[in-house]
Amino acid sequence: MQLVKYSASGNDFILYHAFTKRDRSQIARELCNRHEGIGADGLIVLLPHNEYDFVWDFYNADGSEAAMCGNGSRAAAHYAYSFGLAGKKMRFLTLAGEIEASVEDDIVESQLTPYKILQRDIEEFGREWWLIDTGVPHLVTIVDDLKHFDKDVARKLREKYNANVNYAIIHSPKKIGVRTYERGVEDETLACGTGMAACYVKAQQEGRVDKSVNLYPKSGEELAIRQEDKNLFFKGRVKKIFETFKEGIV
Ligand SMILES: N[C@@H](CCC[C@H](N)C(=O)O)C(=O)O
Repeated sequence: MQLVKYSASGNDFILYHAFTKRDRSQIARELCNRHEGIGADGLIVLLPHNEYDFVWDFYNADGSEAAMCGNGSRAAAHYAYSFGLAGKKMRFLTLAGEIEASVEDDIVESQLTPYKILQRDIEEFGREWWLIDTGVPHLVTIVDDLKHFDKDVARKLREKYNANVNYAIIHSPKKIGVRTYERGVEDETLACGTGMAACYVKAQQEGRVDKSVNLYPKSGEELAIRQEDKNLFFKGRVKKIFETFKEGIV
């Protein structure tokens, strides 16, 4: 099987396309392993669909399936365009719903699924958190210094709420910094798209940022987010790292 490794803002993925749906959780664990595999935060398999350009199966590094991945959606769109599976503008299906994406060279914009604020005013570890679904669930707290990111606290909250955990700093009405502990990777990642989107939603709802904002994850790679009605549009660079052939992958 021809495999492609992508980085989308530092969130890294292995992608390939196949023709039949099957449980690929074991393949995800093997390929995403950073010591004995290629190493990645997730595996994305693109499959044909009658009504959409494609449907994807998304697996976290631990083999768990996730309904959505913001950075992964941008990598998948770039992959689909590169392999002729879709045009520059495309629609594809995830477990969270339909995603629209457009590709312009290495810049990809995805329209994420409509967000839902599941719970406000959660008090945990002396902080106020919101639980927001941007395709997958995210806890968000706003801090005055990203050094407050605490991996042990994040791990405990990830278990308790079965959610990803984000710390955000609002540098200005146009600039948010984010650090994310990701479910299914069970560690901090260099970026998480739906996590950054959830941080933007909380900051927006509190009237602290503009409609269009630049986001900076741990990798430092800039992303742009904007809102039209309840729709979030998320844009940034993706990098194709390498392609390889591996036997035994179905
Ligand atoms: N990194 C992704 C989110 C991937 C899914 C997440 N780990 C989960 O299990 O909820 C993103 O860019 O949004």
